Amino acid sequence: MANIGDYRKDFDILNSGDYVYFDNAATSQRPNQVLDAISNFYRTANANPLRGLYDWSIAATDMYEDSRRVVADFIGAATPEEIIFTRNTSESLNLVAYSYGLDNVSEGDEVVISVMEHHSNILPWQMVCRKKNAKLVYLEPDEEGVISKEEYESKITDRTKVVAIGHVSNVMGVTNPVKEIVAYAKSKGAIVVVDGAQSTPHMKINVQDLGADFFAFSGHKMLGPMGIGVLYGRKELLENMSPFLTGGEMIEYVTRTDATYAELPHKFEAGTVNASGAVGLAEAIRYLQNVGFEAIEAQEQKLTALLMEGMSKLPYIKIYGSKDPKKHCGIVTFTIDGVHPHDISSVLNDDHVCIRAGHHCAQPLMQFIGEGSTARASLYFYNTEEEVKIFLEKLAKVREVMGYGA
Ligand SMILES: Cc1ncc(COP(=O)(O)O)c(CN[C@@H]2CONC2=O)c1O
Repeated sequence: MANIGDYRKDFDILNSGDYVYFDNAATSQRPNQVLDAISNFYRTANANPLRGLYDWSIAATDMYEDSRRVVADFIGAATPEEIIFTRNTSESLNLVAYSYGLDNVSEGDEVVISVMEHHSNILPWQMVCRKKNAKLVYLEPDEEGVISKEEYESKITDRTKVVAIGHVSNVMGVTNPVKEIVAYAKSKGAIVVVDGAQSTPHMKINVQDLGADFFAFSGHKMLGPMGIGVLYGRKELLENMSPFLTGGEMIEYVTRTDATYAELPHKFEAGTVNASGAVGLAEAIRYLQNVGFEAIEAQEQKLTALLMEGMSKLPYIKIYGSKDPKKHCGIVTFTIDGVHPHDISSVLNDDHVCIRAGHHCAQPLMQFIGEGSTARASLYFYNTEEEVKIFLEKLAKVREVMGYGA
């Protein structure tokens, strides 16, 4: 059994200088195995997949569809046809809103989301409700970001057609009770879309166990390349949905006035697909499975505990979310009295420490917690205790650098 620290050698960027990368919730870094898999595709099987009748195109198609099978197994889909490759979580969530929401939400219906959602899981539903004259209902968490049973049972009703909920908040780090929300939503006749962008990199996902009707995530947050995302959808729902984007690859037959569409999953994959991205994502999945989510979770929880314990010694720092480091998924959002989050990030960057500052595409949540913006450190399994110590040492200097007393 490899030691968790043995994997860091695979990430050249992390070993190329003195940078401390604590912005993994925005995007992760990539191991050489993923970069080599992408390079290998272009060096040995690069052709436009799915339509060509020659060896390279057949090889590219095989690599693309093998990657789909890897993704389906990874998240417990019933069949690979339930896996749609998109560009990212944002596109996946828009696909559901446009192709399912507009056809199934009617005037007077309700769509339930939470105030903690990322804009990618708010704006598509604002669009649906505006176009269909339906009502958008917000679940509100407690101070630690927990959505209570009373809260979701009071707001998910017989008028609810869609519940769209983040699995893990990219600000609070809290894991929502998705399985319970799904069960209750189904008892009310609603379908559930789960935004898995911040959970899939950190924990074992089984979409059938969750009961999700749709599940979205991005390759770039889990060691994969940018530009490849996934939408899982229950086959019987996808089969009855209109295409989202139209054009090449996704048709059976086209006349001057009409067209019939390809079978799943190709109906939802218009144009030349991101075959190399899918191959890179499949390699990222194999890499994560080799590390193991138990080891990933243990390392993240150990580092988050060290981080929060050190930050708690600085009285001018406020941490958002749970006081329990085990309930942060590696995400620690904070403010420093008197210092704008952008200045926190800039001062830390002077010491080669990379964190995120801003609204994190979660402005309704910022309004809910009464902040315009916050700073956020987010860890992954390849970060180290030494990096946490460096972060804490540099963080303790920020106020001084900004002209405040220590
Ligand atoms: C919870 C959540 N949902 C959806 C998205 C959108 O993902 P894509 O950008 O891959 O479509 C993000 C991105 N997270 C942002 C991106 O940068 N920092 C963040 O926290 C997210 O954290």
